[in-house]
Amino acid sequence: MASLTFPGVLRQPVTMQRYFDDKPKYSLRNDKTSSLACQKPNIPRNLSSSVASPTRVAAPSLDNETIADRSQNHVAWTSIRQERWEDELVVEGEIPLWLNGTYLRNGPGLWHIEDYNFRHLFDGYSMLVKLHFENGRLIAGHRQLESEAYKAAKKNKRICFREFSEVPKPDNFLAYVGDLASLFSGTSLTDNANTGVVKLGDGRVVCLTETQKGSIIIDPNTLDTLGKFEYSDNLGGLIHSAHPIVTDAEFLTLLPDLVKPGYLVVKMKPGTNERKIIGRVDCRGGPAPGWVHSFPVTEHYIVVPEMPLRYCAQNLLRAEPTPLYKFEWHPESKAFLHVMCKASGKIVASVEVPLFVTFHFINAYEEEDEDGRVTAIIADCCEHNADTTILDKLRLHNLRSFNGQDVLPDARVGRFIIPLDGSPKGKLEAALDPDEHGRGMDMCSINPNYLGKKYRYAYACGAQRPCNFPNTLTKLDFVKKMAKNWYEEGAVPSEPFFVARPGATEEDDGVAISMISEKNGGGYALLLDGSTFKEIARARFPYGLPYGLHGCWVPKI
Ligand SMILES: CC(=O)/C=C/C=C(C)/C=C/C1=C(C)CCCC1(C)C
Ligand SMILES: CC(/C=C/C=O)=C\C=C\C=O
Ligand SMILES: [Fe+2]
Repeated sequence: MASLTFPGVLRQPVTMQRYFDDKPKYSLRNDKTSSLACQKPNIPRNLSSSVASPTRVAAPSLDNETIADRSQNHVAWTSIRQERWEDELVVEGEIPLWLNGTYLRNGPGLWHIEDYNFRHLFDGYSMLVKLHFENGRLIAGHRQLESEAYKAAKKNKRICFREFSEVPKPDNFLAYVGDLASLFSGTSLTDNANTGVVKLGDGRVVCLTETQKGSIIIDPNTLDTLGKFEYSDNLGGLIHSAHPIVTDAEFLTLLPDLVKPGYLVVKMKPGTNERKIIGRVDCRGGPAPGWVHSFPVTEHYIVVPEMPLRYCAQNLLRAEPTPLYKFEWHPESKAFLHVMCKASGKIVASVEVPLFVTFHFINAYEEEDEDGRVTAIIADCCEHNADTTILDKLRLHNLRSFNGQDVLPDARVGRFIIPLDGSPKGKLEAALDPDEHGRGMDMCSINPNYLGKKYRYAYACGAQRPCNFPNTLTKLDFVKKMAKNWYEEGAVPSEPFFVARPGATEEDDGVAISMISEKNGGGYALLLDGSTFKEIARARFPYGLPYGLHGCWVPKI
């Protein structure tokens, strides 16, 4: 591949060769001096011979797993080999000339330290991927996020902080922080911001996870870690929703209160680090608040979900993961949705709803009668049929041992209808027949111009069965109640992220960006037309990408 430069994009020509030659952070073979990589690289056969070396290796020996499992490892669940890389990609097809800016994607890219293997997808150390589009060309790169948790693990060759499922051995933590009491305090929580990345209204780009300390500012061009995003208020608490609602005007999020079960609803203005309280919701059931990975908003309201999958104080402190990790399923505590007025902080509705399990809300809007009065709130989510087993399916062992059996639990677009007339109960139904998307449903995006408004389309991952993980890209049409699906055998696609064409008047006028990890170890960036959902361009990476979670769009100004 030629050495290419984008004037104004990169400070100097950066070729793949140069990165490999100058910055070999970890050796490329089974080298004992390498702190992260431990196994012989598995080189995809179709890689160009000019590529100096692969940037990944198959994960090292896997806990509780057999050699047979290991031979089936998909690159999606295999740690990235090298800390950083960047180059221009050759594009097949055409990138629309209006698509100028950078798509950033965050996700867990490294699931082992030395010969210790993490157990859950969500444990991996954050790795950022960028796709920089400019005048039909594409520069790609990846970089490990330099969180405290990652740096400490690298230095000490072991986990030093509490991750989603992993807990450091007391002596690991003591060696690092040096105080037994803090192993059981917030100090021991990870800052491994591996879930998402958002662009604030003031231009700062922040990586996030569910711990508040895991809010880390990055440079969207170089992917450099710039430092912690410190909240300057005194709201306290340790955790928050991994998915704030971020617009140019504000940042809204939920802070679960584990002491007096409830949620603080807060907002932060661009240019500040200070969250201000909009209001508070007290839980109606259960010993603790429900997990709030995400929540939806309408133009005037914030919907606070109270899921019966609740945080569990004892599980937070356990040394070994439980089947539901830091959570507990409390069907007897029931499920509720609370609706808070954004302007006043008042609760305008609080309804019991059927039991549900969701990571991701898709969108919400206000339903009006003929006179323009708001009669109900509609809130859509990727709903796992009130079945918590999806959390276990995301264990790396399960992801890595696909043997052709159809083991992905069914999911659907769950549509909540929340009446605003004081009725005590809300409804939950499927927004379309789940067979339209193969009964797999997660990792969704919408046209951001329709956030909180009546909308017609969503983009997500669905399923072509048999599978053990969502393996299609799907465009959902809530008016026709139909889906258009993209599928390639053996592909593991990441969340299709919708970018609207500037000046567009149609909701689906734009592109959906995804990154595909392939069965043969390769990977590519994929652009689908937002309307026809047909491929318009793809650009192959010289290495296979680990699976990634959520992204954001940083437009070129
Ligand atoms: C990647 C993803 O979607 C979720 C990540 C969740 C994390 C890292 C959760 C971490 C937590 C702890 C380390 C202790 C406190 C509870 C909880 C927020 C689950
Ligand atoms: C990848 C995922 C669920 C897939 C289920 O079918 C959930 C990710 C959650 C974190 O962002
Ligand atoms: Fe998420």
